[in-house]
Amino acid sequence: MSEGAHAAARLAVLRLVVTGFRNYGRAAMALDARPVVLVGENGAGKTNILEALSFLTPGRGLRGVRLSDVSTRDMSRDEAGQTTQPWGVAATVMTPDGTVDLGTGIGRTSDGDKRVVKVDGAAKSGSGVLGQFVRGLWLTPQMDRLFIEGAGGRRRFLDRMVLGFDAGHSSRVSSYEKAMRERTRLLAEDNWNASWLSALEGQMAEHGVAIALARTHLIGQLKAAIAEHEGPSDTAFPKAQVALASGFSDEVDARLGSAASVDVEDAYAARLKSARGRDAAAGRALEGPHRADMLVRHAPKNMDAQACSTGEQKALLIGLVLANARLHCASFGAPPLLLLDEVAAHLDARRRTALFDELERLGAQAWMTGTDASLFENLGDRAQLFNVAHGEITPQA
Ligand SMILES: Nc1ncnc2c1ncn2[C@@H]1O[C@H](COP(=O)(O)OP(=O)(O)OP(=O)(O)O)[C@@H](O)[C@H]1O
Repeated sequence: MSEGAHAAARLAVLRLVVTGFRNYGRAAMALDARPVVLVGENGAGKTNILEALSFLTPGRGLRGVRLSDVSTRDMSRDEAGQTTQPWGVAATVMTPDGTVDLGTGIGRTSDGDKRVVKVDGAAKSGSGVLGQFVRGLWLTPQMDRLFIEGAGGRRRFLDRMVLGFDAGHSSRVSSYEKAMRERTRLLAEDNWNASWLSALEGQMAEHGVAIALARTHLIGQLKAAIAEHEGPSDTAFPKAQVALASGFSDEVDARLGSAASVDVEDAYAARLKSARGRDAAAGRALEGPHRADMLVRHAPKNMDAQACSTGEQKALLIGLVLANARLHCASFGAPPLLLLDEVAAHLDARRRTALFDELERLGAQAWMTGTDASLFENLGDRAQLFNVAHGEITPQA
């Protein structure tokens, strides 16, 4: 990494090249640190660019797909069963510590087609290292029903927020789920292997309590970030009241708030043991962090988010993302990249202005998409605008 000429604490993509990625053969963009607006017709490839950027962070991107799914395919042919084609996303990124060249994708190696990750040209194993350089938050139209649909989506939303500050969280969640699945499988057998069950319940207790503590910590920080914020955007994006339903019984839940984690782990492991019969009958564990929910209320109206209007729900969601972005600023000295797909279309003029002002205040490089350039008029030269058509990107003069 080289020391950047830009002293401002920013996180921004300065160059982006995508190859063999969805509807892009090859596309390149030269950028500065301002927000980016991508305008084009439906199906032009705007969201695909946000997805490409999301692969600069650890994990499987904003659509959460298999890596082979994003390889460019000839959509007129049924290519089922064909081998994965290589694809790549390369970027020069300004970070508070200097600029860095990052690359990721599927590459041809002697071991076959594999995910490749490169930092300043050096190959790295696993995508986790990308998190040291790029942090991203995204909002997609698919998240519009977050408050209405099941708790699973809200748990994933919460866990992604936790992951932004605590890289170990995803392995905790997968270790917990693996132990839980194995316990459920054992409970379905006629003769229970009690010592194996106890070992699995010990693992569930260890990881489950760590998951709950990490979530509680994040919710506490988010609450503080929301409470402390006084800004012009407050009426546009009303303050949310956030809380966590932990998924544990009252007894374990109460201990989570106070006692040492070993004590809570013991209490949860004991409850799992005594619930074996009940869980076996149900075919699943009835208590634990896999049942947690993130509860959100519209604070000024004192109303559950679920009962709010569509626009109010969107405003609450944006308010949460902005509060999370402020937390990133406080922790890392710079805001994350914000990938806001079709965000302007859902907002009235007052809220659009408030959003653009807030992005400017944060100093965030937000990537926004829309079918209509007039939605972004208020931004003027505070943003850089690109036209997207048929997998080609051209800067607007
Ligand atoms: N693996 C792939 N290979 C080739 N093309 C793909 C692949 N996956 C998706 N596409 C194409 O990409 C286009 C969708 O791009 P994208 O979702 O970025 O559109 P968009 O500009 O965001 O549109 P909208 O305004 O409707 O949201 C579609 O035409 C789709 O057929």
